[in-house]
Amino acid sequence: MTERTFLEVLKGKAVFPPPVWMMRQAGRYLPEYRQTRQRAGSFLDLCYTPDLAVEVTLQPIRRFGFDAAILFSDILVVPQALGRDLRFEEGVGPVMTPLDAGEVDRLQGERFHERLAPVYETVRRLREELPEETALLGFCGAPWTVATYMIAGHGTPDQAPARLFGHREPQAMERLLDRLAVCSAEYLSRQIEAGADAVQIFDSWAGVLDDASFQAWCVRPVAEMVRRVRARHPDVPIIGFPRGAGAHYAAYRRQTGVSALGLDWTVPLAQARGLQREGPVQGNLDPMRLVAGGRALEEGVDAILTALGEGPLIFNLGHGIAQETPVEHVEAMVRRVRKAER
Ligand SMILES: Cc1c2[nH]c(c1CCC(=O)O)Cc1[nH]c(c(CCC(=O)O)c1C)Cc1[nH]c(c(CCC(=O)O)c1C)Cc1[nH]c(c(C)c1CCC(=O)O)C2
Repeated sequence: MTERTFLEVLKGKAVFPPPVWMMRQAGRYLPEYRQTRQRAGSFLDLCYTPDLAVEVTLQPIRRFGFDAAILFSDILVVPQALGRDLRFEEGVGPVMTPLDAGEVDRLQGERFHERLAPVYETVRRLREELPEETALLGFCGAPWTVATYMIAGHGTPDQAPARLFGHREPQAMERLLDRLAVCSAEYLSRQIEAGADAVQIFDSWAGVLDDASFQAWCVRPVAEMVRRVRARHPDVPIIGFPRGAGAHYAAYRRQTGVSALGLDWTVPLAQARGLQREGPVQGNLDPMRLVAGGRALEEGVDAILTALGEGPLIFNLGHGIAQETPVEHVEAMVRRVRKAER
């Protein structure tokens, strides 16, 4: 193999069976992750200790031989590097002090890269330790998704606090998203310079916005990020994952310029096929089919391979793997994708 298959597909080549990896592939469904996580103490200590972050990134590669490894970190290290407080509470998730409009212009940026240095170190070591054929994927959150946590101070089901903030304080929202776009593009560029082969932008809350807000808060800042990363690294593929974007998916690719589209599991396969005519797609198995296993899993895998196997496809879940997923079901999924025939 000359170039890593995963990268060839992101550049537009159709490969069958398709390369495969899973969002959140390092995580609590793996006993060895839970063990390392305990050793680290807190989740953030795990993210900021290169030895341990490298270890948990490699765990799913050793077990399942995925075609891509994704850097182990979190999207919220970016606001933390801008001086916002962050902790992860057991059973709750991320907790931050809610940002008010007056604080947007007082985000600190002087120590941004210094604070993120352990992440860059993790990427560097990963590229050294990974098998030659395994691609290394860097990532960050999209400005809108990161902003929803900064504004609410925690996860919320429909991001009402951030939507309200944006409608009441449109200028503060625009400045916040611009700032995050610039810093996040910088952050991705540094990951690439440390050894990431491709990057993914997670816009997990793209699906809660009206038409105008989707344009202003999702598309515009991500387009700016893509422009900035491309200016420095024209050949590095960028995957956009605007979860829940539905009817906006096609416009999202064209207007942001991302190289590949990550599809959530609600995207109809006929629509996915149409999107694939314009470039590579990634997805989109319902993570609950993977929890269920058996027929539900087999039918889900086969439907995706049948509908999308002909074009450039990266096989993935439609969102992160659930904690309760049996490891044997992941093995079964990988086996089924790898032995598929057309
Ligand atoms: C919204 C978001 C976050 N983080 C992320 C997103 C976007 C993708 C998505 O929608 O899932 C992205 C993320 N988070 C994590 C990764 C690592 C790489 C990977 O394996 O994909 C990635 C890519 C590790 C993590 N990030 C988190 C864990 C679990 C922490 C633990 O071990 O206790 C992991 C492995 C914690 C986290 N981090 C975040 C939340 C809401 C939570 C709590 C929910 C949960 O506990 O599952 C913020």
